[in-house]
Amino acid sequence: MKFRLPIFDVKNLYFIVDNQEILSNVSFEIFAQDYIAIIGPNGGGKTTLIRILLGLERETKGEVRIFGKRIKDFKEWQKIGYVPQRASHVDASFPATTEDVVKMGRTSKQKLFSKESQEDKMRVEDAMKKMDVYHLKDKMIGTLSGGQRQRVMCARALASRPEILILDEPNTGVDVSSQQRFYELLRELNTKEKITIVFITHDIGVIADDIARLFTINQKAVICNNPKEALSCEEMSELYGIDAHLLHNHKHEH
Ligand SMILES: Nc1ncnc2c1ncn2[C@@H]1O[C@H](COP(=O)(O)OP(=O)(O)OP(=O)(O)O)[C@@H](O)[C@H]1O
Repeated sequence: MKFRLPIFDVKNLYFIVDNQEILSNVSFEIFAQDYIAIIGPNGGGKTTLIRILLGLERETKGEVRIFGKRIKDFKEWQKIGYVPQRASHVDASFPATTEDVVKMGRTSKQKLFSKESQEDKMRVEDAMKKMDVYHLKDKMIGTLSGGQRQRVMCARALASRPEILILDEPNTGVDVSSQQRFYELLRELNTKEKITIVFITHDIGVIADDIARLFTINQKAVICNNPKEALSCEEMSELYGIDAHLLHNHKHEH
């Protein structure tokens, strides 16, 4: 097998608070162009895991490497795009257009008080087009639908041209047709733009046919490289509270 350096290399990771193991002995690798869904019950530690990968929480024990470097030595955070949970919930009167919000994704690249460069403009336009929100560029963010706002937040994360995009429950409160459209766009980013995608979701029914790998997190992690097989597994259902029958039936609807 050809050697590939993982983007994330996590070994024997623990996150312990007040003697309680939130994450316990979690190990996995994420490679370039992976397309991974993270599932698991509420409070299972999914968000905590992502926050550790982003350097926002510190692991208690174990090792996390990003592009081969230990987290404390890693500096190239622009390579990682992040769309946090509930990012698209904004106040209706928030005084910014779609374009303004997407531009915020370039700020770390701009020197403070310096003018926007041609490249900045190009990247912002490109990110809006990729997430199908370019036609909304002059609209105030607060006037957009939940599904449109969620695509804007994703475009903001894309504006820094990340190699990997991490999304925490991007579809909370969004209707089913917008969810499907969103997952199609994510899949295109993965296949056409070669961006690695990792997302936490509760919409397992919607994505079951499409994902390449599945991580199930409930204090411990189960990594499945063949999600279709895993999703019909009774043991997984019992251990992780996931309705395997529902997933199995969903597969046969097609
Ligand atoms: N810094 C912290 N201090 C104390 N408790 C924490 C901390 N970080 C996470 N936890 C606890 O860890 C548990 C896991 O939370 P987490 O948000 O990671 O779960 P989750 O799987 O993302 O849940 P959900 O699906 O509901 O979003 C929760 O009980 C949470 O309160």
